[in-house]
Amino acid sequence: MITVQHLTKIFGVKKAVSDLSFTLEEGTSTALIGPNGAGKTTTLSMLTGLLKPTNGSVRMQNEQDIRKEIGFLPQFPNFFPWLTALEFTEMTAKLNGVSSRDAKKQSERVLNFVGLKNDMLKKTATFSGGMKQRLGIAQAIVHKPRLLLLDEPVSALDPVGRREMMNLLKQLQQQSTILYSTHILNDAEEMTDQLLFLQNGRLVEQGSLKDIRAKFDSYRYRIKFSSKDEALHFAKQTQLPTTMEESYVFIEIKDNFPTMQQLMSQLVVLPYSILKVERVTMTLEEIFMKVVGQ
Ligand SMILES: Nc1ncnc2c1ncn2[C@@H]1O[C@H](COP(=O)(O)OP(=O)(O)OP(=O)(O)O)[C@@H](O)[C@H]1O
Repeated sequence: MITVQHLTKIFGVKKAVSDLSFTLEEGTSTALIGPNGAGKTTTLSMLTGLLKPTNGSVRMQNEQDIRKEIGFLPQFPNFFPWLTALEFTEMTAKLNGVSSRDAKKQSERVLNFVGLKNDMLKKTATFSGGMKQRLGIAQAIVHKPRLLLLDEPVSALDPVGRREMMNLLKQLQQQSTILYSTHILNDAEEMTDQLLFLQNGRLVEQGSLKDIRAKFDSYRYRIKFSSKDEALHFAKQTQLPTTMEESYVFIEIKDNFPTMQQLMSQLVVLPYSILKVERVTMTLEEIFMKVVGQ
């Protein structure tokens, strides 16, 4: 649906985005992942047309002016505080080419969809962070865009707000193509067809979660001790390479070593209460760290 080729942005001497190439297939959801300063906002700004690339191109299938087909939620949206949610959404609808006749109806529909039915006549100044983010989604979808670009849609929210937003995004995923940036990798793990790993403006890895897991994932044992002291004691005395996290000890499995049996034979002779031993995969965050070599 959208093809990005060799996209590059240089600010003065700073190469914020360097030679990015990827495609977004119709109806899929893609997570743009990277730490602070990786180039996520710069990339999204170039896709929206707000920022001119220094080099490279962004092409949308069957479309002359891609901006009409894009809905955008900026990282720090500016909702005019003196407007009500309905007025703000209507204004955005009109700016995006919706006729005055339809703007109100469409605004009411999307505000209802994002769960602001009972708040649409309130001034945005009175909105909480979670309500503002939902309003941000409403203004992004009011003109029925084919592509949704969302800059850190969940990062600033508390766990409850994040859950609500993720549920909303999952519903949107069924009807649009989504590209969203995040540095909260658990969220990306939950909702994504494609992952783009950005580091220092470069795309260091891309693919489906399944493919990236197949390439980088490794299995580990996770042993839960009843205290941190016991975990530490075990980690010190075993010959196996370990990492620790609170009362957990992790042991990477390489070439099928150690087997569960080999591990258990070491554990059963210990004078500790071991609460759990299991074979686990890496989290997306750990895979990302592995990909970027940290
Ligand atoms: N207008 C600008 N002028 C100069 N440098 C800029 C400008 N905008 C961004 N940069 C630099 O480009 C790099 C990428 O910034 P960008 O905001 O795209 O990163 P990001 O991944 O979105 O980070 P964050 O997660 O903190 O929002 C950073 O080093 C930033 O300082």
